Amino acid sequence: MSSPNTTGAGRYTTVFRDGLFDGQVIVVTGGGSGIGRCTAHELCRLGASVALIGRRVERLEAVRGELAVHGGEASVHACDIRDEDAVRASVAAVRAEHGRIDGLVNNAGGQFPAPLEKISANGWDAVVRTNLTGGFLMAREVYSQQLHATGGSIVNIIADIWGGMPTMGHSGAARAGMLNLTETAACEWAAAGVRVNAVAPGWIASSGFDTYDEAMQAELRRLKDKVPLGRYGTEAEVSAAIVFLLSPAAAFISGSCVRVDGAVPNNRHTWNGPVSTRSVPFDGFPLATMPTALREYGSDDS
Ligand SMILES: CCCCCCCCC/C=C/C(=O)SCCNC(=O)CCNC(=O)[C@H](O)C(C)(C)COP(=O)(O)OP(=O)(O)OC[C@H]1O[C@@H](n2cnc3c(N)ncnc32)[C@H](O)[C@@H]1OP(=O)(O)O
Ligand SMILES: NC(=O)C1=CN([C@@H]2O[C@H](COP(=O)(O)OP(=O)(O)OC[C@H]3O[C@@H](n4cnc5c(N)ncnc54)[C@H](OP(=O)(O)O)[C@@H]3O)[C@@H](O)[C@H]2O)C=CC1
Repeated sequence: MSSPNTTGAGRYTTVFRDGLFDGQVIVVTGGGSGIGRCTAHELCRLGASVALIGRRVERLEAVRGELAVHGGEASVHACDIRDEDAVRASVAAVRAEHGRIDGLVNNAGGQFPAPLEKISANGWDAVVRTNLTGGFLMAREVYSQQLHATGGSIVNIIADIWGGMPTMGHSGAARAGMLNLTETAACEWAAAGVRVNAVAPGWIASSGFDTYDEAMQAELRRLKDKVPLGRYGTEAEVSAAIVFLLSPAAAFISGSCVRVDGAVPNNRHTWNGPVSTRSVPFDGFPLATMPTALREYGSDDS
């Protein structure tokens, strides 16, 4: 399998049809790295313009530069999604620059590993505001400023929270809240023609892994043996689920959550069967766009 060439001569490889998002404007939070960056590439490949939101403007600008190589149009908006005024202003800026918004990928997020008893109130707040409040603010503003009038689609990125999220309890609680928010918004905003869904990535070999220290990374390498499909997921596989939910193929899907996790939550402790002895790739997809993470965690058979 080859890596999608996002910076060189090749265009992003996608299983979706050309022009699927022609003329659309999609906001991607956390678009400066990892899953958000990959999603921005795929959406631009399919004809969308993207608005990239994140705290570090230089990373957003770098992605805008990558997209421009193949004619992709992107705007850059430095914004901490926990800051209500900044979110309001950023969404207004997207509308001012692009004239419309058709969709939101609520992807920005993250956390630090810690047992519950070691999490300070500030640490809890920082993570809950990042993974729940920020997503709510983004969705509320995109809906209020645009989608209530025109319809559209929102995809909220959560995590593998099923049965708890040991060592990341603050994040698990916040993401569970985001799932419930997804379900509520799917009802409240349906009459306006707005669909709201979630994608729950499992262990994805993305730049996100690089934020963890060596002990955690060693633990993650060990955990690969718990994945029934025998490998980590790739950014591209998460992006494909996001793109599907944004697309007309999902026109009757709202309030749902698509798990992209190689069946990890189904690997029950009462089951002693083997996980796959080889990684099980889907050949149609390109591999993730962060070669550092790929080399280290081995999304391929190596
Ligand atoms: C094992 C198997 C698992 C197996 C499970 C593994 C599954 C992995 C699946 C998930 C993968 C991903 O999400 S990958 C994506 C990863 N990407 C990210 O996490 C990027 C975004 N993250 C962040 O920005 C930060 O983590 C986050 C804390 C949310 C926000 O940062 P801020 O700069 O706003 O926060 P700060 O001001 O630095 O700190 C606020 C408070 O949080 C505390 N805090 C911050 N980092 C801390 C830390 N490492 N340890 C303790 N406490 C910490 C500080 O001490 C402060 O509390 P006081 O000291 O009391 O004031
Ligand atoms: N990789 C994995 O295995 C999994 C990832 N996820 C989730 O998927 C999403 C993408 O993760 P991934 O690409 O792997 O990791 P990254 O760390 O590469 O991506 C996180 C992105 O969110 C942005 N971000 C974080 N906090 C804020 C904030 N307060 N305001 C604005 N932007 C913010 C970051 O940019 P900046 O720092 O510049 O603001 C960064 O671009 C995250 O929500 C992550 O938690 C869930 C499960 C598993």
